[in-house]
Amino acid sequence: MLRAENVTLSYGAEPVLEGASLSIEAGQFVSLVGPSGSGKSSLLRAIMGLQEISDGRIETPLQSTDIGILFQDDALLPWRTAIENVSLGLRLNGRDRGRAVAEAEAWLERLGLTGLGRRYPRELSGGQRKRVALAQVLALKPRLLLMDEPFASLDAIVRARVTQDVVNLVESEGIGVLLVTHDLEEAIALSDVVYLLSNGPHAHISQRYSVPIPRPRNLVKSRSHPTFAPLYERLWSDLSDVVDGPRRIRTAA
Ligand SMILES: Nc1ncnc2c1ncn2[C@@H]1O[C@H](COP(=O)(O)OP(=O)(O)OP(=O)(O)O)[C@@H](O)[C@H]1O
Repeated sequence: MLRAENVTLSYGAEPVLEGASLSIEAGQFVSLVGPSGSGKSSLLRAIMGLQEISDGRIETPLQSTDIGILFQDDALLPWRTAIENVSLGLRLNGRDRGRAVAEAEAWLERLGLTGLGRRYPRELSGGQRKRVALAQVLALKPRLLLMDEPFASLDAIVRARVTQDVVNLVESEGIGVLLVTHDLEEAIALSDVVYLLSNGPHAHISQRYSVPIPRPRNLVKSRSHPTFAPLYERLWSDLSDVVDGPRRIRTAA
């Protein structure tokens, strides 16, 4: 569905990220974690086509209309209601008004927003706005979803619920996902594959982890799967190593 090969990315003379390769298959949830400044968002922007790469290639058979994007700041238009925000993209895709509104309503309902469609974004909570933004993206039936910390501003409970909604939809629709996150627990609970970036500049992909937790996933129960804790410890230790350098183990003289 998407393959990035040996991608090097620079803003000045020195590469931020060097020789990064990753792939996403249909229905696969992939997360990208790493230290601050290692180039996670830059790589995601390059995959979105918003950032030039200086070497390597990014290949996908998908059209740009098959790719949905969710950033931390939602892209809702403040002067349009929730239904209008969701139906706008559908209308631009050629649906007539009645059908666009009906589909928008169905998506809002599916994401637990029944009865809130006539509200403006300012009349919704942070979690409700995120759900509208999610409905806006999912209504366009993306085959690949690219997300950069989209739920970081939400409190823990709302975040867990919205994230579970995304997982349910990804599992039922077979959408591929690439998520940039700082949250290692979230990365493991959600993903089939987690990539760890090393420290920048000249960051590279230092590890690729497969997460063997079966699907469908319940994000709370996933945390008690026997593979969760060992994988979390390994990821945490590898992340500490790339931030601090490998720890020296002292042995008694
Ligand atoms: N538009 C830009 N111009 C110049 N340098 C930039 C630009 N955007 C990002 N950078 C630099 O590139 C490096 C990688 O930034 P990026 O935002 O991709 O990292 P990140 O891993 O997503 O960081 P964080 O986890 O802190 O969000 C950083 O050193 C950053 O300062």
